[in-house]
Amino acid sequence: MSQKILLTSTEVNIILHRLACQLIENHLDFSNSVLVGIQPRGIFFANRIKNILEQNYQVKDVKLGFLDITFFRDDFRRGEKQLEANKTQIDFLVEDKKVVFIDDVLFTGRSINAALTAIQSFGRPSEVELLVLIDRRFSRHLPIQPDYRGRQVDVINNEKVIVSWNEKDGEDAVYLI
Ligand SMILES: O=P(O)(O)OC[C@H]1O[C@H](OP(=O)(O)OP(=O)(O)O)[C@H](O)[C@@H]1O
Ligand SMILES: O=c1cc[nH]c(=O)[nH]1
Repeated sequence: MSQKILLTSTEVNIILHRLACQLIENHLDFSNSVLVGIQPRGIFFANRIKNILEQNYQVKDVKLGFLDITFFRDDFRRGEKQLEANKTQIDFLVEDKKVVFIDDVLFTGRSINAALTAIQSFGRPSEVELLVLIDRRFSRHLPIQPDYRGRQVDVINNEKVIVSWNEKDGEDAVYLI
């Protein structure tokens, strides 16, 4: 299987810092904002963003939760693939908060659609934004767009974008396979 590198570790690092700065522009001290990483792969990304906000930009105590969307997917009952649920861990209410969903790739938009349904169990956010590392252009099935994106890429349908995180996969990189 051939693979092409879309982003190196250095490029991923630069983008993470830029995205953190863009978040600060809109959310200031995060006193009314929370981050929610979408399981399974958005959690590594969300952890990184939280760490950068706190360690590099002195934002204090950024609230971060993890949201599993497995049972909220619109293909849940279709039995097309084996579903494996992950943990939802949100130790705060999102009522009247600005929620920032964080995921590695935005493709059809169906995962984020499921996340919008799933988050309702935790209250009514005042606003929901979306931050993704990779935005696959021209591939949406739903009217969902990111508010913050690392890189927009044109990818043909039988190709897949794979995001590797150092803590899980041994390196930070983005590949096209
Ligand atoms: O916009 P979408 O089409 O929903 O795709 C985006 C989702 O795909 C990936 O997850 P995963 O590989 O778990 O999901 P997939 O099997 O749907 O590709 C990725 O981590 C996003 O969550
Ligand atoms: O290219 C893609 C499409 C959906 N999900 C991914 O992780 N990569």
